[in-house]
Amino acid sequence: MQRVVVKIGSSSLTSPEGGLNSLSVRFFAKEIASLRLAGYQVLLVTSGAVAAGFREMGYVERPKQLHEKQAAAAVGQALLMQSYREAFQIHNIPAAQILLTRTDFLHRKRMGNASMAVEELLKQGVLPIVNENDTVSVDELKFGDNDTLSALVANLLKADHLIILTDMDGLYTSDPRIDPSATRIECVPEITADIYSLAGGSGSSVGTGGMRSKMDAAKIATRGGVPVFIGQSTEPGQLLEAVQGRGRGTYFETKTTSLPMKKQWLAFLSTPLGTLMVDEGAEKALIHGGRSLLPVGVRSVEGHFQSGDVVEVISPSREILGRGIVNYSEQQLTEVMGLPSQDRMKKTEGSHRLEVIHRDEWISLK
Ligand SMILES: Nc1ncnc2c1ncn2[C@@H]1O[C@H](COP(=O)(O)OP(=O)(O)O)[C@@H](O)[C@H]1O
Ligand SMILES: N[C@@H](CCC(=O)OP(=O)(O)O)C(=O)O
Repeated sequence: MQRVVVKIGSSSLTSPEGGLNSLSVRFFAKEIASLRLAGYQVLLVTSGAVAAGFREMGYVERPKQLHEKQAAAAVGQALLMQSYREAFQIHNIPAAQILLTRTDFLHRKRMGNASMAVEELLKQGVLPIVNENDTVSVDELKFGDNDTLSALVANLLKADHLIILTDMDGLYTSDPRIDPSATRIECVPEITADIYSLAGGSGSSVGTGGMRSKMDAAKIATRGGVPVFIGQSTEPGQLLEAVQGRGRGTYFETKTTSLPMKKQWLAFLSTPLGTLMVDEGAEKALIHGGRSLLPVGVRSVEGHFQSGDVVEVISPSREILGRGIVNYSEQQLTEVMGLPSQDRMKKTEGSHRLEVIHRDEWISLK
């Protein structure tokens, strides 16, 4: 059975003045019910807690301060779930609430627990409805928008499709709200820097990440082996069409199969504490040769790190090549960088692993 993660943004569920649009919630519930009837297993990632709750809190617009957003989400999340539960009940679909934070993804055990619970819900035919736990999340550790969250959930649960629904029918050559001559891009085989640069911020007063955060999400998911659709579903049947490759939006292809959890953490959740600039030979070895990084290929070192920390690796043209777990402290590496392996052995008396970054602890981000 194919597994689909559907993400619905605030802009599709709420009105600009705040408050839930229960007709929209009912519409999406029907769309999801049709998807399930067509034989797909569905998980829903939904935004809208802050937008649904701020008016009841007495705010005239979507709040900007953290404590106000936390409070609005506490009110709005209950309204959101109530509305979904009522809407799914019409189709006899039981729904469950799952609230996650970015920190949860940093702990393998917590992630294991969450995915076991989700698997059980799916097995029993319950629809998991995921949102960020906004009331306990602090700004520095927040997803903020739910695009990234939906991509990580899709990767974690090895989904076959990630469908990001928004108020725009796909990625355009520039923000169509600003540029009426913008045209839609139907298919993106690879998210290059040029494609990324087309995406702008949010055009609505309730959404947060805009197309840029959707592009980040598409990068994460496609890198993890999950193909992505970004677009609209406003007419009955369009969600199913989106999953079947006939949707109104943009498709992002993937060339890889699923990425192990450790590499996902390294690529998308870890915080690099330093930067290593490598030479062209090392760049080739890392990107095309699938090899480890050796001291001889390191040109310069920045940051403060110890052995075991995560560092970012950049090319001579300052392009980010990837991330890895480094086997040297910044001080040790400064002493041995540029040295051929034999000289390096003499210098550290063989007390070290030779590789600066072992290929098993490396993820390419190119
Ligand atoms: N290149 C682009 N193509 C399409 N939309 C874009 C582009 N750049 C920016 N946007 C904006 O992104 C918005 C969708 O993101 P957002 O407001 O965060 O919605 P959501 O709440 O669904 O996540 C669109 O309404 C649009 O104004
Ligand atoms: N977790 C937040 C998501 C905030 C948000 O606006 O996200 P999005 O609409 O996906 O850009 C909420 O439920 O309000």
